[in-house]
Amino acid sequence: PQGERSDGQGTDNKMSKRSSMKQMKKKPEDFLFGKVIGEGSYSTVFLVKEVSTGKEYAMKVLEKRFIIKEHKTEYVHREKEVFAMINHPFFVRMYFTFQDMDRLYFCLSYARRGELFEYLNKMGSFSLEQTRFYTAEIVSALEHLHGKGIIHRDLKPENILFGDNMHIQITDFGSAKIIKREVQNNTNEDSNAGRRRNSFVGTAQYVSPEVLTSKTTYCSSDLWALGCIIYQLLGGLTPFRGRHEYEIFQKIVKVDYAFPEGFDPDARDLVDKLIQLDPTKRIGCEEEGGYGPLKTHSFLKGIKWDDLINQKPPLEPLNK
Ligand SMILES: C[C@@H](Nc1nc2c(c3cc(-c4cn[nH]c4)ccc13)C(=O)N=C/C2=C\CC1CC1)C(C)(C)C
Repeated sequence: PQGERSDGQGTDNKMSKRSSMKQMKKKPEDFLFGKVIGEGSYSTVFLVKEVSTGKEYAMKVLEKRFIIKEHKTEYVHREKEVFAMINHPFFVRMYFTFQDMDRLYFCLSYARRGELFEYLNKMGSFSLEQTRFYTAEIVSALEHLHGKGIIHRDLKPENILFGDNMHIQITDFGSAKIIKREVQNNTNEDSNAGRRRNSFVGTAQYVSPEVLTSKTTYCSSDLWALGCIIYQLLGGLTPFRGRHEYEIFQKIVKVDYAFPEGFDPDARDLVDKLIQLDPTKRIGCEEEGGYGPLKTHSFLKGIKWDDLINQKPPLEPLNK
């Protein structure tokens, strides 16, 4: 019956009347669960196939008991909220969510061609053309995200995925932050007064100095990570390296990195302008005039920004 919902939530009827145009809530039995795609910190992501349509999805499954015990309900709500705010081809999409007695289920697009990280490992490094194209796609994605006041905070090649068409699909908003615009610009110290210290820190190689020292994050924390990724795409290695995390952190806070011989000069100039200690000095941040100066940088000359999704990517899928 229309009013009844399969997930045992006795939701009031006006919900079902108002959303009668929406699909009925799905349930786990509607899917065949396949391989584990990855483990998040409080969840497992499976490859699943919807029985009725044969469509493949990525299904993030969270144990309610564990989320509650670990006081992570706020993170779960935020991740769902961020996915609901994003509607852009360069991000993994959330199609629907449902729950049963013990678990929450997020049904998301399956990025069939896997991680950028895997391609980088297999190829060593990208060509200038490949680096330019995918830098443009990541810039376009970040422009959308930051325009919505969302910071990813853990951007790295492991969560930049490829769809069937070899365009990027950025994922993993478990550590994302939604900021109000006025707060983002406020750089004076007292804006942190009374602010809960963020316990979260990104992945060592890509984390920005301000996250390590003052625990505050800005949109430009993602721009620092972008600089590290461009360096890595062309150079094959991350700019800040070390056997242990503390060695890497020491280099980051001193911005202690060097370019390999023969590194493309335009790319080098762009990386230099992104890997800036002061988050208000990074090209693409609000204080530096926003995304205009970044999108017109010489390294990105010739990029046609308004129809990247329709262009043929300069990278063939790996036959796994
Ligand atoms: C970083 C992330 N890894 C991944 N997250 C997702 C994938 C995904 C796919 C492959 C893949 C595809 N083919 N071969 C490998 C490898 C890693 C993936 C996907 O297709 N769709 C949604 C995803 C995530 C949705 C988001 C709510 C978490 C972790 C490790 C956190 C699961």
